[in-house]
Amino acid sequence: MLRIDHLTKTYGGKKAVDDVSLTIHAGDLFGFIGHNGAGKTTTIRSAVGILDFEQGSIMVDGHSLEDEPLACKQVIAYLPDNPDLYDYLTGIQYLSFIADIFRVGKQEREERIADYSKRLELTANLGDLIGSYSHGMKQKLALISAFLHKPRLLVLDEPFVGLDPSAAFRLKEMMKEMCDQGGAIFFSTHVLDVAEKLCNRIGIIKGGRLIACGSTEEVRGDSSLEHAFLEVLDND
Ligand SMILES: Nc1ncnc2c1ncn2[C@@H]1O[C@H](COP(=O)(O)OP(=O)(O)OP(=O)(O)O)[C@@H](O)[C@H]1O
Repeated sequence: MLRIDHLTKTYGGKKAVDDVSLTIHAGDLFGFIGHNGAGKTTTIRSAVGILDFEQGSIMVDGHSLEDEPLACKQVIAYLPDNPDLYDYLTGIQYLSFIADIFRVGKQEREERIADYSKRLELTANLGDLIGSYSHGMKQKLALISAFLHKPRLLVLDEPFVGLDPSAAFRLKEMMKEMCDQGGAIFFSTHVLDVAEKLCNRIGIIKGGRLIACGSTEEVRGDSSLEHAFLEVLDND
């Protein structure tokens, strides 16, 4: 579903991502972990086609991101770490706008918006201006918009930040359901407990290099993911 081959991205001569290759298959829930500044966001933004890079290639669902960006973007939903929404739209206007862009039919959009808003407890606020939303409410709205067109590949940068415990629980359920139905998710997180429980595959990035990648069991070994993470970083 997503293939990153030898991705290298530099800022002012410094490598933010250094020769990273990884593949995410349909059904994978892939957690991407690493310290602050390790290169997670840079990798993610390159993978979804909003950041140019010097070397490497990205394939999404069999399409080259460079040659067929539209075909790739039709199957992707991307949630940035700090979603920039439109303060002067109401929540429902924003969701309708996203549904229009992705050509989601009337009945489907109504059903999905009702379902996801109920699960994330945002139904009562959909008529309010986004400018009046709290940080967590904006995060919930952005999440609903990401799931709205039933993407085949969901790319999320720190999706749990700002969510209350019940919304975090619901989001985990929604992520698992999507992967059970054959979708793929690539997400970054600093919450290692969540990554360990939720993901079937894990990648660890340090200083722009992918220093561990495999099934959660392989990366974790006999210890916890937290322990394995600290050990891998210390030993590299
Ligand atoms: N626009 C930019 N200009 C210059 N350097 C940048 C820019 N964006 C990121 N970097 C650098 O690239 C490196 C990787 O940053 P990136 O944001 O990908 O890290 P991250 O793993 O997502 O970190 P965090 O967990 O703190 O969000 C860092 O050294 C950072 O300073």
